[in-house]
Amino acid sequence: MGHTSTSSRRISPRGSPPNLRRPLIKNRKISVLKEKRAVATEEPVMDDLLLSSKLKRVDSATGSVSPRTASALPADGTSTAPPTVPVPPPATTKKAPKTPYVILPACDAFNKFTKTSRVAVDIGGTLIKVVYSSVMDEELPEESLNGHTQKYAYEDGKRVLVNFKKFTDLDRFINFLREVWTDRQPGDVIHCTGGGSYKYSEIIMKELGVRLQRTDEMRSLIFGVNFLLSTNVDESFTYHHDAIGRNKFQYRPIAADLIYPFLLVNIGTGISILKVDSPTSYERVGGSSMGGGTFMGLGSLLTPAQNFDELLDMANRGDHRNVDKLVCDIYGGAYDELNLKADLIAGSMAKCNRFGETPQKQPHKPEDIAKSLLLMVSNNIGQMAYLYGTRYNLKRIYFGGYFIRQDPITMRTLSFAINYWSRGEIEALYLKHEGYLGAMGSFLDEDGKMDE
Ligand SMILES: Nc1ncnc2c1ncn2[C@@H]1O[C@H](COP(=O)(O)OP(=O)(O)OP(=O)(O)O)[C@@H](O)[C@H]1O
Ligand SMILES: CC(C)(CO)[C@@H](O)C(=O)NCCC(=O)O
Repeated sequence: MGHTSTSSRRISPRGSPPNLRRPLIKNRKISVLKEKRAVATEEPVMDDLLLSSKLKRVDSATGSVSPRTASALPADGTSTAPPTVPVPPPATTKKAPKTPYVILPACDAFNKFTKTSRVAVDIGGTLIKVVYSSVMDEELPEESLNGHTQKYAYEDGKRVLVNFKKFTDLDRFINFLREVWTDRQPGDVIHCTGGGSYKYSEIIMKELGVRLQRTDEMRSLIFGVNFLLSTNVDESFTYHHDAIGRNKFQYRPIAADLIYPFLLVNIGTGISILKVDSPTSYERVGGSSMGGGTFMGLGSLLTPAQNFDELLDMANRGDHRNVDKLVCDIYGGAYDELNLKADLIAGSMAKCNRFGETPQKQPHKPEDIAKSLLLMVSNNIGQMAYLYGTRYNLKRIYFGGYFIRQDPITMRTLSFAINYWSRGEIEALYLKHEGYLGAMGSFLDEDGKMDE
């Protein structure tokens, strides 16, 4: 088990997130980011299946089942074929963008967001996540609105979109904004969160000629998850490994007044665990250093993988039983008295021990090591999440952070741990915009602290 900490510093959030339930505003005038198609070479952010298929919906509060009526992606002629290399949308487009986006709800609180370009960034220990606005100047197809046509309809037919993009490199991020944020004026504000919003504040302000408005990282996470759960009907979902095809995923819509309380486990470089009672009442009840950074760091030491995607791909091809010691390796079968099954991992990577053996021993396959590593990290997070969920008597645990990547092994392991230990009492839920909670929250925050 990695180091875990249980800091219980009470966070006193300033102000509230925008009220998402305000009436429609009509005839807004919109100025938006100019964006070139050529700048995008990022991989898809969301799972192909989630984007393109008609998944079952199970209401999180009532458990009632309803069929999926609309695709999560707009029907722009390509919506059933997931993009392999998504291109960010131009500032004003007649087609729906292929990158994941959310349509900004029409409400008073968001009115000002639509008058000028709005940009927010979450600079974490590993990745830089950007959320920015753009506009569709034509009606979006009705089926793309998840049955919420009224809510999003503007009189002039325009829709303001919130777009999502990530970077691994600060220079690329700055260059991207230089290119696309063409209407920016000296004194404009970039909304920021994450450790890098402190560490790189001077560079960002100097290079982009903007002021920086900072939102606390935890506050951003909560604002972000609150917005996504309350406005994006099919934001959260459960994962069912033993089901077939699209049945592996089930959307879990939840009424806005039933969202709280819940546990948020944000798995980035490290892990933050938050008990959330309302958008303005939350507490970081724990954390762990054994997160996404651990998987990537150890993976790069122990395998030839060159990046996260290669490592994850290796893990998906590997067989951990070649490197992990299972209960059956120790007992010769199950340990029935403790109800420990024969194939349960007794010791992660315990078969890699070479002390006292000849150096010529067959080396372990990197795929098997990667799989063992992913299971080790995910199992640990799953058990920790369960323990915090139980401690605070919470029935729903949302997992966020870029580590998850809607990976089947990761989600299976987390869901299994939660389900197994809680005997089905607690539910593990995932989020389509898992890696963007912080950036989304910072995008929404009106009360961030100005740094000039
Ligand atoms: N393309 C990628 N490149 C690097 N890491 C990735 C990638 N895709 C997923 N990851 C995983 O996501 C993790 C980073 O997640 P995230 O962006 O949510 O955290 P962060 O904000 O960088 O870190 P922290 O919140 O701890 O400061 C990495 O440690 C890695 O495990
Ligand atoms: C330090 C942060 C909050 C930065 O995002 C994150 O990496 C984290 O929660 N790390 C775990 C630290 C702990 O052990 O509590």
